[in-house]
Amino acid sequence: MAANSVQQLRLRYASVLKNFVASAQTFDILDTVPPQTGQQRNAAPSHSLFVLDSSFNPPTAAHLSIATSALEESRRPSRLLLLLATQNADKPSKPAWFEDRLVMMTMFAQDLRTHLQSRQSELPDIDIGVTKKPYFVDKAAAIEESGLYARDTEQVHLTGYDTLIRIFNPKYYPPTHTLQPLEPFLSRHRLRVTMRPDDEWGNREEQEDYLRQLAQGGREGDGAKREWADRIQLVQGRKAGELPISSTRARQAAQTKDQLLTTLVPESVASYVVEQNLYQE
Ligand SMILES: Nc1ncnc2c1ncn2[C@@H]1O[C@H](COP(=O)(O)OP(=O)(O)OP(=O)(O)O)[C@@H](O)[C@H]1O
Ligand SMILES: NC(=O)c1ccc[n+]([C@@H]2O[C@H](COP(=O)(O)O)[C@@H](O)[C@H]2O)c1
Repeated sequence: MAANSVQQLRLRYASVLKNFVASAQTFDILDTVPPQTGQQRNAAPSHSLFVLDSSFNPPTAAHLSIATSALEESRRPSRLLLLLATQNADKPSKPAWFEDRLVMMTMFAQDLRTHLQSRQSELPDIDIGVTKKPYFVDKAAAIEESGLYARDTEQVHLTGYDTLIRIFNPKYYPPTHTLQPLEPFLSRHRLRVTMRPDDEWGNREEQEDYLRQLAQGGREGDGAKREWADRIQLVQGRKAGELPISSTRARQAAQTKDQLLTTLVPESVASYVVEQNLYQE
């Protein structure tokens, strides 16, 4: 993308984002790659809607492989929603500006389509969306209620294992602190969870065991249903010996001007981070 069109895009995102923040809306689509009208979006035939919710701070090679593998394995026509969460359940907001993240999401979407081009003939449309809702049950409801997608569209949320554990933590669901609020989400939608084996979250067997326990009724005491396990697919993530990837590591590499940045994030995102001097504080 030429430098002046990137700056124009950044300014446009800053302005639409300001309107979104000031509005009562809890979800909106700010852009689509390739560009299209709202009418085209509504007219889309029944498809899977993959949703990758993240702070995109910055988008990484892990996000790229999570989205690529879901789209490649899908047997139905699919669409991808990159969903920027302006409010996080646990973390305070950190740099970069949201408009920079939206620009990086757009570059990420273009990279993703280029990446898929060599493997599939029909490329998915990719929406760039925003939500004010930190919890998945509310994100899914906000997407449904927006009317921006055909009714009954099944959402498949792409998360990592660490996020699955937090979705199933009753502490997020006051006042009863049970898992019952997950029912509307998991009866209509799905989770595709990428394993994230490391010291904090356990190895592959422990992560598979977590889902097995749910399927055997091990969380019924918290109000979970065993059939929810059928709505959750666990997929292999980083293989042994491969570099662990996270946005935190990418921010650190940017700050220390470490070449590793180009391995941690897609090429266009790395160039943007360097050109805009992001993550220097
Ligand atoms: N390397 C990874 N393996 C598996 N899942 C991942 C990986 N990186 C991110 N995810 C998942 O992608 C989603 C969005 O990621 P998020 O923005 O939290 O990235 P992050 O790298 O964990 O961020 P940060 O380092 O800033 O905490 C989350 O559900 C997260 O679990
Ligand atoms: N119970 C939940 O639905 C729940 C719990 C913790 C985090 N989240 C969300 O998961 C996403 C990823 O979070 P992190 O960036 O903290 O990994 C964010 O949108 C965050 O708000 C949801």
